Amino acid sequence: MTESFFVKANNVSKEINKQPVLKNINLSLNKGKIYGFRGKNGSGKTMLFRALCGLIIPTEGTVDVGGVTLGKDASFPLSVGVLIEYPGFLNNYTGFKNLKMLAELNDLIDDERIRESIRLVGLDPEDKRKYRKYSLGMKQRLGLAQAIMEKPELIILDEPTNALDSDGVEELKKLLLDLKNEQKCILIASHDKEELDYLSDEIFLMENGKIVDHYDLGEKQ
Ligand SMILES: Nc1ncnc2c1ncn2[C@@H]1O[C@H](COP(=O)(O)OP(=O)(O)OP(=O)(O)O)[C@@H](O)[C@H]1O
Repeated sequence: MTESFFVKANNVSKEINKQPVLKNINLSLNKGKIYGFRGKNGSGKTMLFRALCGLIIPTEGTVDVGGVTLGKDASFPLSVGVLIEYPGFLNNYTGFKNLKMLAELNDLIDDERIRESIRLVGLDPEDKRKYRKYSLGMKQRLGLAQAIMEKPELIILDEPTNALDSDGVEELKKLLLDLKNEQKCILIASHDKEELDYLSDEIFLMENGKIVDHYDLGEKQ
């Protein structure tokens, strides 16, 4: 019998302008785990994340999330929260109002859940400051709040700590371990090896659009 995984990438390759950016990627990922992705600038981490959440369609191969093949059964995974670069928040709205507008798109999230998500990332839901007055770290925290507010099963975070101060990094680590215990499947790309090793159950090393190393960090808390 074949084991069933929550996320599967099957021989995924992607070419952009005839240049290969992903080469024959295979992944089998489970819920209740944190997967860390490392690699130099341009090694393909962001492209791989885009493919896993349906933002780009592979030139070859397939991505399955929760039993659904992206680009065939559905365009996007049914339940995914993504933080890739800075989300397109509106400058003249508060943090709450920005999330409220996004929440209204699918009608599943009430105001209390928005407030809870904002609190979970260490911001104040009653903060009346407009987004344009937010610091870089606050913007990153709001991006995280957006990624988790719908309680997605798959959480994909590209460099989630690069603008956070040390308190912010500690809070994020705790939040991610809590989400892991809630059986989420979490993928993180980071250049911080120590932080990634601390959080991750498994590490994938990328180079030149390929996964060149994969290791298990063993049982964690
Ligand atoms: N819009 C684009 N059009 C063409 N090529 C692109 C585009 N975006 C990225 N690439 C190329 O795809 C390759 C992989 O880039 P990617 O952004 O996935 O790397 P990364 O590992 O996330 O890097 P970083 O650590 O800098 O975030 C690079 O060679 C890059 O030049």
